Amino acid sequence: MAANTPIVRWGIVATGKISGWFVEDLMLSDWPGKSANHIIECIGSSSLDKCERFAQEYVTQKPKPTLYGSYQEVYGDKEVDCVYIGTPHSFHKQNCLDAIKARKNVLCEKPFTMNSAEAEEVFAAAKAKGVFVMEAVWTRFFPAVKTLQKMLHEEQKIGRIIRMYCDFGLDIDIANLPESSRYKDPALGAGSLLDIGIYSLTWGLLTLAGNVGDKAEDPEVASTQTLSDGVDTSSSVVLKYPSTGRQGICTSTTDFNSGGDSFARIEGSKGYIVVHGTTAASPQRFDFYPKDSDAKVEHFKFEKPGRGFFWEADAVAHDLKAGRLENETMPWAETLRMMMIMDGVRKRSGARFPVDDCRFLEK
Ligand SMILES: NC(=O)C1=CN([C@@H]2O[C@H](COP(=O)(O)OP(=O)(O)OC[C@H]3O[C@@H](n4cnc5c(N)ncnc54)[C@H](OP(=O)(O)O)[C@@H]3O)[C@@H](O)[C@H]2O)C=CC1
Ligand SMILES: O=C1OC[C@@H](O)[C@H](O)[C@H]1O
Repeated sequence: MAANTPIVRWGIVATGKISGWFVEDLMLSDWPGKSANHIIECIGSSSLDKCERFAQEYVTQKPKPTLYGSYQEVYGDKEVDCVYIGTPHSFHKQNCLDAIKARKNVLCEKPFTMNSAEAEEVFAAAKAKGVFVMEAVWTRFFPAVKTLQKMLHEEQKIGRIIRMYCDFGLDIDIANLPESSRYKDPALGAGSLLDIGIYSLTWGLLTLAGNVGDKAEDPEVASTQTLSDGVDTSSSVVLKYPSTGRQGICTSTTDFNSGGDSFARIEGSKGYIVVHGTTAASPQRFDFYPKDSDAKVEHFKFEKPGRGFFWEADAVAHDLKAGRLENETMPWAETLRMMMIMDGVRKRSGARFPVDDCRFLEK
């Protein structure tokens, strides 16, 4: 790796499942396209004991990180370049604001916040303090996704894009989970849409049009949700792009494991592409089926050691080195657009945590 390779010293906030996955990936010595180095500088948890167990399980680097029994100590650690937030959704806003107040850069798990109003508050604070903030939508950084976007929107591999669908289904057995589970407790942001529907929607926005954020065309949105005690267990969202007529159906459920291997299909005038992976969060390969049935099916495979969180981490490293406040793959306006679409879906169905205003509601 080049001598000027960026290096990020991370402060990890919370020691749950996703923090473990993130840290485990950064402990790998190499991955395809690796372009940055990462150090776990410190870890903060609600309990020092929990923090120690977490470090023992996931951190293999030497020297070992500093361990804290609070999040605030992570924000205050002068050695930390960027804070990674892995708490349940409903804490993201406050965790981000606390980190930003301490002038820390932030990579915050998806969904960025509970709604777009909260996201706007965080971005305003980041702008005021001049710090970098990004929603950790790791899927967008996979080489498989980057390659697919180029094929669809630059090379026009499938010709004129016509339709897409994407599904993400997990069988979470919510009824048998403790009341305190983030999948069950509305106060922790429970619900299929914010947890996994966000990925299906991501695939819709990425495959039906070429740009993100302010540069992207907004789709018209229709949707429905099935609620259980005010928590959405299934969501179906239909997207339609006014200028091209392209349509997408983006579904998600916490009531059924879609399993299988393929989760998305994008159709065009010259053929279609089927995307494969264990879930819509983690694409592994895709196949191109040309319209001409005599032509060969083309297979595109991508090597992925670990889970694939290192690619978003590398992107953050380059942004920090360049002094950018936003990432071009997941700019603030794209997080807001996604949050606003999800605001509208939840408002239409009356899911908990409704929102008052949404530009995607009347369309
Ligand atoms: N990108 C991805 O693929 C994934 C992203 N996620 C996202 O990460 C976030 C966390 O999910 P996940 O790791 O599965 O959640 P977990 O329940 O496994 O962990 C959450 C952690 O947050 C901390 N926490 C602080 N307050 C609370 C509270 N009141 N109740 C529960 N936990 C609390 C705890 O850490 P401590 O005690 O150490 O402070 C806890 O271990 C979610 O927003 C989710 O959407 C989740 C899974 C995959
Ligand atoms: O982001 C996620 O992807 C994987 C799922 O298991 C998890 O519930 C979700 O938060």
